[in-house]
Amino acid sequence: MRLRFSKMHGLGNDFVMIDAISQKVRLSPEKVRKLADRRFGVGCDQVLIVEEPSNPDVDFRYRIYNADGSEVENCGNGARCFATFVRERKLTGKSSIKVETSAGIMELHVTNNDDVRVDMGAPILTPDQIPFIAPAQAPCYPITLGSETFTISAVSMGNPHGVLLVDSAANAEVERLGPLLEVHSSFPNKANIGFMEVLSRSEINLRVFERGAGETLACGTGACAAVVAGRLRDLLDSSVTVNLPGGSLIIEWAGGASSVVMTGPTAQVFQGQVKI
Ligand SMILES: N[C@H](CCC[C@H](N)C(=O)O)C(=O)O
Repeated sequence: MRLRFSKMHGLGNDFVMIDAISQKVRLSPEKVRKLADRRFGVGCDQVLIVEEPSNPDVDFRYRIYNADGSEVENCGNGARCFATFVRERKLTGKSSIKVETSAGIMELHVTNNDDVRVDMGAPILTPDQIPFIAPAQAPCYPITLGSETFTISAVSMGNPHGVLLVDSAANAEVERLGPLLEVHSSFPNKANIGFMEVLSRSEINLRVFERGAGETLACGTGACAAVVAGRLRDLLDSSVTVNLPGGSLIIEWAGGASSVVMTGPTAQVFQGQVKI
């Protein structure tokens, strides 16, 4: 199968974006892994597919695959790149675009300075909906790894996240703890693991070990989950600058059932064709 694609990124979290409206796309998990491979394929953290919507009330369907071939519910940086992609390809002229993922419906707003503002919906905090195994909902939970015990927050932005508070994101033990917590038995569907350093009530440093992709230069849903976790622990105010290794996002959350809103840049690096 020969596929046209666009190589994009949101703060270095990179994507192979494929228009499945103008071309027939059938991707097995094996083909996704091959596409995402940085030696034998194009190379990316996630493969994103643009489809015709099944729901008449939305503009597009948006499928998300991690580099390991797993299909997942949400991708924040990918949503921003999606908005840029469909407008540049003239698949829509709208600046407010409704997209449907397996996690539900998101509204993407393209601002006039090329940043994209995404309504990421309300965070999900009920343990069995995250899913996270706990007797009751709490701002944070004890979690054990062998002889070590950590305090972790559990938040879903459609996809599951665990968030740890650390003194320094730069010195956090991401390589050691990320892979172990990603598959911890408390997260039945595995989880993206964020390492959050609080600089002030309006700024954090964050690194994320992503489910199915490893540590990425940025994670949109991870930034949202970290701000929610920080607010639940009364460490952050409602508008936060989240500094990730690849750059910064603005995350806003008024609390409760209100939406988390993410604003940040997107970039298209090149377009190409690949035989897969
Ligand atoms: N690895 C994530 C999906 C991509 C999330 C991230 N790239 C973002 O920008 O939100 C998961 O398995 O839930």
